[in-house]
Amino acid sequence: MPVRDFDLAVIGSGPGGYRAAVLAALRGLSVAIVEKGDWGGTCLNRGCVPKKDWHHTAMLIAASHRLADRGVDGTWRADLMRAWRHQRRVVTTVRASYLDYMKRLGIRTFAGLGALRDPHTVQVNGGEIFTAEHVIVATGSVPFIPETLPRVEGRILTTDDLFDQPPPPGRRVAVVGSGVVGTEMAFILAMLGCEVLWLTHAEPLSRAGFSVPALKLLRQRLADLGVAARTRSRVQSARVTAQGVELTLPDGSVERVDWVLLGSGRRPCTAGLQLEAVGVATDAHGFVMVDEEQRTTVPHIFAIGDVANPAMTSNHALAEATVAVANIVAPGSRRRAPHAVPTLVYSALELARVGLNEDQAEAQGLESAVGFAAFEVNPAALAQDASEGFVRLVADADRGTLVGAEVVGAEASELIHLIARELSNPDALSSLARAFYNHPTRAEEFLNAVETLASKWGMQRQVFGDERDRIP
Ligand SMILES: Cc1cc2nc3c(=O)[nH]c(=O)nc-3n(C[C@H](O)[C@H](O)[C@H](O)COP(=O)(O)OP(=O)(O)OC[C@H]3O[C@@H](n4cnc5c(N)ncnc54)[C@H](O)[C@@H]3O)c2cc1C
Ligand SMILES: NC(=O)c1ccc[n+]([C@@H]2O[C@H](COP(=O)([O-])OP(=O)(O)OC[C@H]3O[C@@H](n4cnc5c(N)ncnc54)[C@H](O)[C@@H]3O)[C@@H](O)[C@H]2O)c1
Repeated sequence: MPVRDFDLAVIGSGPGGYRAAVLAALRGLSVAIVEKGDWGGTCLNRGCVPKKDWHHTAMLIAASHRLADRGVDGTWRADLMRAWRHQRRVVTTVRASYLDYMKRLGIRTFAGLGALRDPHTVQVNGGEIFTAEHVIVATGSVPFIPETLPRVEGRILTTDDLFDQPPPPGRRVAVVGSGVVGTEMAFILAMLGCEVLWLTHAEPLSRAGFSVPALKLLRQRLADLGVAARTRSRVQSARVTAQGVELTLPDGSVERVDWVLLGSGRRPCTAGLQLEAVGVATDAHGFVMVDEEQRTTVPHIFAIGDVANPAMTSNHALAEATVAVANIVAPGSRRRAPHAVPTLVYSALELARVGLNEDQAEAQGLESAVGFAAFEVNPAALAQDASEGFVRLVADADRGTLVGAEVVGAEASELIHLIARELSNPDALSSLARAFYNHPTRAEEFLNAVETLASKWGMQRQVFGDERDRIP
């Protein structure tokens, strides 16, 4: 067998590529990673991380509306430019720590466009060449730009543009799209002082798999804060003028805004990789096709993250990195499990879900039972003035297993982990019921939710177990 320069070459350094490189190095593999842009990919530089930074500020401002009742007076005003600088500092700090960690692990970094010269050879920027036993393609995605809304510097922006460059002047902003980007950024920009015109075709998040009560609650909280989607308002055309942008809507009306933020979807990024030439197949939508082990049609080449999964979340990219590296080290050892990966929306409320929702459970022929508990009278939530939201546990009543969960409200993004780690446990319900919880906390609602499975669905045995069996 020929001796190759590296055990593994990773192309792309977003959450998928970075995590794969680190995991492989920690297992003793020699690793090279290639990045054509900013180290850390979309997630770190212009996605999850800067968004999380702004979301925190937005939540503080939203919470400040309730401070007077607590005896705290005064008003807060956000400054988008200073908020922009704050997220840059966070991003730069994290990026430096990523690079430092890769260096300490002995991962070789190559800056430039990676292309596959043959199935084991990577070329960087048309120059330097190295070989690798395995390859992971983790090249992510790029924004989709509708024909009706072409990108115009300082006027019609993608989220990449917004986080890369200081925000344009002007407060009146159109946010386009009913997906996650639209739902998060309409709220965030409104709290950060913009006058937001949120233009969508459909109701926000109508395809994201959240329950009707979850979406209703989010809509209510957004409305309380003065944010509402204008549905059936897909932009028909845009005209950039000296003053801003004029948008024509389906009813013929024209809206004038200072600038536009696009949340119109993303597409897998395979440009320049030369996948076809080495036999790596893509599907009709351009995603790299992978099997249960994250292998492409060329078995030693793997693909992970946005380039291979239409779910397009960092959570999926990170999970798939784990699966790919496990299968490089021990072929066949791990299969992808997309339902076990939590998904989150960070808007006026946090929406989190993992596993199956009721419709998906029923489609799989399961007898779904729902354990529900609201934060309405939860002492911690009331003390935080954040009592909107709930916990819903979806169980299979026949087998007595936990198959999914939804958490809505403050800290949902943290709380969902308690469920995500239980999904593969056949005794998850009794595990949740027997655990001891800190009081007063929001997590206690898991206990209440699991107990409603016992009281309303007759699942006493699955929830409480047979206590006598446990007497030592
Ligand atoms: C505004 C926004 C907010 C988001 N918030 C969240 C969130 O809160 N939580 C969440 O889970 N997800 C979030 N996402 C989605 C998340 O950012 C992506 O799912 C994630 O970044 C995908 O990771 P990845 O590793 O597949 O690719 P990416 O992060 O896109 O990284 C791919 C990298 O590959 C590089 N590259 C591409 N081609 C080549 C090549 N030929 N050679 C060398 N390098 C190459 C690119 O420059 C890029 O750096 C958000 C997305 C956006 C746009
Ligand atoms: N918290 C998170 O996990 C998170 C946050 C942000 C983004 N993301 C990921 O990033 C990806 C991109 O998010 P997104 O919200 O941009 O995409 P999306 O695919 O969820 O939504 C795209 C939106 O654009 C609209 N649209 C499409 N074509 C249009 C056109 N011609 N004119 C006007 N509107 C049009 C669609 O109707 C839809 O509302 C998603 O896959 C998402 O999962 C994840």
